[in-house]
Amino acid sequence: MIIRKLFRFENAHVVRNCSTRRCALSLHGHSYRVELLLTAARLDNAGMILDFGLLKGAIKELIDSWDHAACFWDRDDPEYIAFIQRHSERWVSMPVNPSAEQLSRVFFVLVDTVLAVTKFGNGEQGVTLDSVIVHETDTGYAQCWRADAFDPEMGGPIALDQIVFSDAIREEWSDPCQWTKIVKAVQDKTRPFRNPLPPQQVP
Ligand SMILES: Nc1nc2c(c(=O)[nH]1)N=C([C@H](O)[C@H](O)COP(=O)(O)OP(=O)(O)OP(=O)(O)O)CN2
Repeated sequence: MIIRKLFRFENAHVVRNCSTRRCALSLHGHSYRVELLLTAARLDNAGMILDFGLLKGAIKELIDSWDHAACFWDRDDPEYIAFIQRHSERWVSMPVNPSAEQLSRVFFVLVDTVLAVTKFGNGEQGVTLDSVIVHETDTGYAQCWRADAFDPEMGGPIALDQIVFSDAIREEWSDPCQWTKIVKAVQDKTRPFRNPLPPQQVP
């Protein structure tokens, strides 16, 4: 079975090397919609794969980092990067070009990582990220599966510590150090993040 949760944000970018001139050479924005598709073969104590509400903590906060922000490829022209950092306090630096395809890979890695360091407390079993869909416009989207996300041949690997959030973005998180803590938990192979337990259990 699959569940789907939708997130939205407004973001600006330039996608280098693409054939569409407007896209490659002009800073422009999109109203993105991101769909997370999660799968499991068993349901939790509430008859759910995973409570939708549990996706509104660190995962929502991290995806929302792209909202009203500019994102750029860390290999873009240093002058352009410096310009963005000077004129937009919200920016995200990524190790890949910000196409819909690469954004879907970035969100896959990011969400998969948060799930990997989270302890579930309501009988959730084998909750797995199936795929991530990034709608760049009403008419165009990219869908990323696990094999795409972790394939370095898809335009380069996505190392967690190469996704960099500006200070202004981190200051808006409930814990400004959350991404550093998540990256460390992955390195230490620990699961320090615990989902809140349900308020009551019917036997
Ligand atoms: N495969 C991809 N192709 C394009 C991407 C992309 O991320 N992946 N991105 C762009 C641009 O960002 C562009 O702004 C979006 O292109 P397009 O869909 O052509 O946008 P329109 O608003 O013109 O779409 P219509 O609905 O057809 O009017 C380019 N290509």
